Amino acid sequence: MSDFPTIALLGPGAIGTTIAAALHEVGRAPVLCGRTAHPQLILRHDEGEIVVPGPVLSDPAALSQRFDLVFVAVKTTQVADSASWLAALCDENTVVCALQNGVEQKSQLEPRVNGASVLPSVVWFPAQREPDASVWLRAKPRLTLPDEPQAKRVVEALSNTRCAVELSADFTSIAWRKLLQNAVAGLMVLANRRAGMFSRGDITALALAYLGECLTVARAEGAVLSDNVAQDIVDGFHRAPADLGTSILADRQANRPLEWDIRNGVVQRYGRTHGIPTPISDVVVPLLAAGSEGPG
Ligand SMILES: NC(=O)C1=CN([C@@H]2O[C@H](COP(=O)(O)OP(=O)(O)OC[C@H]3O[C@@H](n4cnc5c(N)ncnc54)[C@H](OP(=O)(O)O)[C@@H]3O)[C@@H](O)[C@H]2O)C=CC1
Ligand SMILES: CC(C)(CO)C(=O)C(=O)O
Repeated sequence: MSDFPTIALLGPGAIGTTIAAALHEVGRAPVLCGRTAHPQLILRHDEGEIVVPGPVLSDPAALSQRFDLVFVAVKTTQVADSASWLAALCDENTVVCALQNGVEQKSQLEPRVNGASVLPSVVWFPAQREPDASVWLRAKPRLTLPDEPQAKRVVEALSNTRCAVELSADFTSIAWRKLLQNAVAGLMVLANRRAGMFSRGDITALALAYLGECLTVARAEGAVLSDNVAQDIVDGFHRAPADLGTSILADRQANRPLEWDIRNGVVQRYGRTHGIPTPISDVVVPLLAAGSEGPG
């Protein structure tokens, strides 16, 4: 294998476009695979824009090779529909880097990737898809990966790009820290409001109570997180621009299926496994599920 692996990217939406643009800027453009045959990808950032030339392939039959590294940036709700792509892109030598929220990427992807190694990641940056399909990058791109041998391929691929990559020896704790942030962001869907809503005292109190519940479950799952984490997350929402959304709110507002199960349902499910009461999840989760799937 040459220094840089052959790279494909599945799901050129908000996060996928950001990673594709970071790779394209340094001459390592990935093969783009998606649902819609966009002619190009456009990333807008603070200093300008990056245009990643297409094509975005929309038929897995067009592929004639497997790849060393596959970034997966479809929503977790879209993994089942992406099965033929995953089968065409991966073999046992592939590293699949999941650019997805949640703590269950490995178990969701592993059955579909022909024996490839699945590497979860924590995606820290917000990116927003605009109505013209361009993407607005709203912070510096940054990923955390578990410190395991397969991560080397991702570190090399993203070296000297605008996307920083950190390795963590305690990925479980980092992933649950991010999950807590995502779980509480789900309240934005129920209020149909962006981050500014956390400046309300009643929402701050609800968020802290919900985060306390999530933290108990996270610790039961092995995450080592301090008592301050709930306040730190709420402080982060207080500091955020009032118009900052979250990907699950964007999906709700576009009437698309929601990642409610991997962001919120997971706390309730794991709470049940450990015998931990989850009274706030028991209200939040059915409302998000019904918002996603109806009926009505
Ligand atoms: N956006 C954000 O700020 C953040 C998102 N995340 C997580 O990253 C993951 C990706 O989110 P995000 O980038 O926002 O998602 P988007 O909805 O913006 O992008 C999903 C992409 O996948 C494509 N796609 C959908 N179905 C298929 C399919 N069957 N085959 C091939 N391609 C398909 C979509 O195509 P089409 O163009 O047709 O819609 C789109 O390009 C999620 O797990 C999310 O929770 C994590 C941190 C921040
Ligand atoms: C914006 C961010 C990073 C935190 O809520 C996110 O994970 C999302 O939008 O899904």
